[in-house]
Amino acid sequence: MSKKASELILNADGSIYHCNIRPEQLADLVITVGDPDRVAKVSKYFDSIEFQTQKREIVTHTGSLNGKRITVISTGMGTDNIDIVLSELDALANINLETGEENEVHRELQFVRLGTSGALQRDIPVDSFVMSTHGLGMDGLLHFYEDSELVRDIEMEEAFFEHSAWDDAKAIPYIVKGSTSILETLRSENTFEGITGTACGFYGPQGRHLRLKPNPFDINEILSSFSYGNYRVTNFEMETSAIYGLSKMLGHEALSLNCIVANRAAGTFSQDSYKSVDLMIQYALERLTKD
Ligand SMILES: O=P(O)(O)O[C@H]1O[C@H](CO)[C@@H](O)[C@H]1O
Ligand SMILES: O=c1cc[nH]c(=O)[nH]1
Repeated sequence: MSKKASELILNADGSIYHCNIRPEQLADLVITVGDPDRVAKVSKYFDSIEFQTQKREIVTHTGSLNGKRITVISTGMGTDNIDIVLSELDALANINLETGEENEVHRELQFVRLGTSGALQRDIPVDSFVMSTHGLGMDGLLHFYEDSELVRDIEMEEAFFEHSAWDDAKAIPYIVKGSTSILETLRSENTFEGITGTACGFYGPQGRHLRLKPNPFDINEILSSFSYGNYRVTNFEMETSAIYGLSKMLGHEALSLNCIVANRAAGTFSQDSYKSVDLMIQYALERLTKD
């Protein structure tokens, strides 16, 4: 099925609308970060950089490290931006931009998010690294796509509804598992693992009380006391559930690794979060590019 100009939008140079990238400028291994300034903090470790662009908060560098081609791209904050970046990168990989037809051969991308996050468990200290076994989305994005139940963990979702007595004025939470193979690549004695809660905001939706009272006030306790099999909810951030959901629906692999900058149970914040994020970047690049 070909696409209308209003659906698959290209810039004058043939690049895709928001990301500003052409298909040949995208590597199969894609590192996503929220912060546009973090892109250069990743690519400074590359052996070479072949392509750089920026549009709005979406900064992209493509280069190579240890013989592996990598694209690093900033998404900005929130799952609304993930909808844009994942949809456009998948279009670059799997749609012929001239005809609008889906390519006959599927090109699989690997997405690795290198983000920052708040721990919900007291025993996960600031400056540690957490890998998301699952994304628990409270943002509602996946429900705007047909057949999302095919990639969601419906049993775990049901257990969470029962546990949380979820308020039906809010988006219904959804749960999607991350890539086991990338998780194994990144796993070590330096990493924690668990379910990551993806919130649709940083303050009320993550139980922060400045002038407005969050509802429910105890959202952090509701999440931190949920467990399912060997899994517990470890941390809060704002992108993972949508990355996992869209990746799986589009036939890609995705894993989220987050540096813990805040511990919500202990009420602490990292003394030097930029240094810890840099250590996470070096750790991930080494594991992703060395055999
Ligand atoms: O540091 P990044 O990757 O942006 O991730 C986290 O930081 C932002 C909030 O401060 C949100 O995007 C959250 O997910
Ligand atoms: O507490 C935190 C820290 C970083 N990012 C978040 O979304 N929450």
